Amino acid sequence: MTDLRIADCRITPIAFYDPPLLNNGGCHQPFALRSVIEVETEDGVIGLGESYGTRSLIDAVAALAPDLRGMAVTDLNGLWARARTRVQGGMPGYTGDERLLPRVVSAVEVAMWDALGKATGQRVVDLLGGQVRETVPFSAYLFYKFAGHAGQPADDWGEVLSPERLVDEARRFIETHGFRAIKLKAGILPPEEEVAGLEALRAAFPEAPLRIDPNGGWHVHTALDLLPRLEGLVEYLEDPTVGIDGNAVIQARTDVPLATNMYVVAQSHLPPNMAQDAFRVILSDHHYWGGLKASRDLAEICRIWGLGLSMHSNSHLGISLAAMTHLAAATPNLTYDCDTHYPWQVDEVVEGGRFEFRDGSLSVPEGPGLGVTLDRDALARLHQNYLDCGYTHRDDESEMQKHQPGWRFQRPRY
Ligand SMILES: O=C([O-])[C@@H](O)[C@@H](O)[C@H](O)[C@@H](O)C(=O)[O-]
Ligand SMILES: [Mg+2]
Repeated sequence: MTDLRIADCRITPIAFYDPPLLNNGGCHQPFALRSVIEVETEDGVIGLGESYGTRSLIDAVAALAPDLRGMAVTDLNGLWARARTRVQGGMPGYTGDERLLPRVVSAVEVAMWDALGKATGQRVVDLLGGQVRETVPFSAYLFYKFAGHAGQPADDWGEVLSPERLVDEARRFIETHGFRAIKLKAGILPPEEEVAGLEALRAAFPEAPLRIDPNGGWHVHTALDLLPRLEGLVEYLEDPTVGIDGNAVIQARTDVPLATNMYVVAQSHLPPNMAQDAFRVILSDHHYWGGLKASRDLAEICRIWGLGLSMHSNSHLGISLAAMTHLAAATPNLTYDCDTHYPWQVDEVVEGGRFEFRDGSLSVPEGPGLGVTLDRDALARLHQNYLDCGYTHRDDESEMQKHQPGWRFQRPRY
């Protein structure tokens, strides 16, 4: 009989190279921080998870780890109960951070699913309810960017700050990976220029579903002024302005669905969102919704209430990509192509090297669990990067100030 009890849980912070990508919050730092979680059963089966690399998350998972010993990897209720005690009660400073608890649960929960799958010879997609699509389509995630990090030479993408260069970036993404849909990270340049960028993408790729995401960087009146240009151009408009209230004003004036990964990020945000009809598409993200089970629950809520469902990403490596692919393959109403930052990354932490997209899509990894195993040499190297990089949380604003002294974070900006 397989022993599914947890013997040990470990979290290792890592850092991997990230290009100088721009968003409303500033510029990506030279290293993106992340963490690798290992849940080991009494039988020595190791389940993997990947999550954020911020200090608060790492400390909270490390503090929770001893409480998990002896708990079955199937006991998701037990995980939530233990995490609630540890994250909200036992650690001064974390109380009230409603976003930390589901993040901590997610980090461990994915590794529990992987351990269960590996211990019982089943794929996570099957444990989540069964595969409903052969392959999972992802979108080309375009960013404006500087040529290189401050004080460093240009990377091979070069500077992207104009519609022409944006089209070049998209072409490289599409030629290399075959993506169909295109998402533009906005909220950086004056909005008219960013919409001109979208129009250039439409001219170059007439069939591509387009999206734009200013991360709340526009005022309501700015978004309203731009609606006539956006209608008929985008499949959805992601977080144009701040908050449920502000976005509801915009949604009331257009048939273009508004989408969010910023203002509906927990189940408690769903009722006010429904009451105000602010966002009609939710970008799920298992890393902060409380894991794979909670993301399946979210999908059901969206189905019942007629909300669209897409998938959000942050800078990540292959364990997260595998988890996103299993989840997406098991979610019938996930009808939009998923976001991924993966093509911007060059490192990997799983054995066998980097994933390859075919026609913009991934097949569900073969093998039990998530279908990936840890490359321990890579883990050691990326952990050393973390120790050497000199930071323990993401700070896009300070990074931006190295390029543009005096730059200040502002939301909305335009
Ligand atoms: O990586 C970035 O700069 C993005 O802006 C990311 O932080 C967002 O969380 C995200 O991709 C989004 O869709 O808002
Ligand atoms: Mg977004």
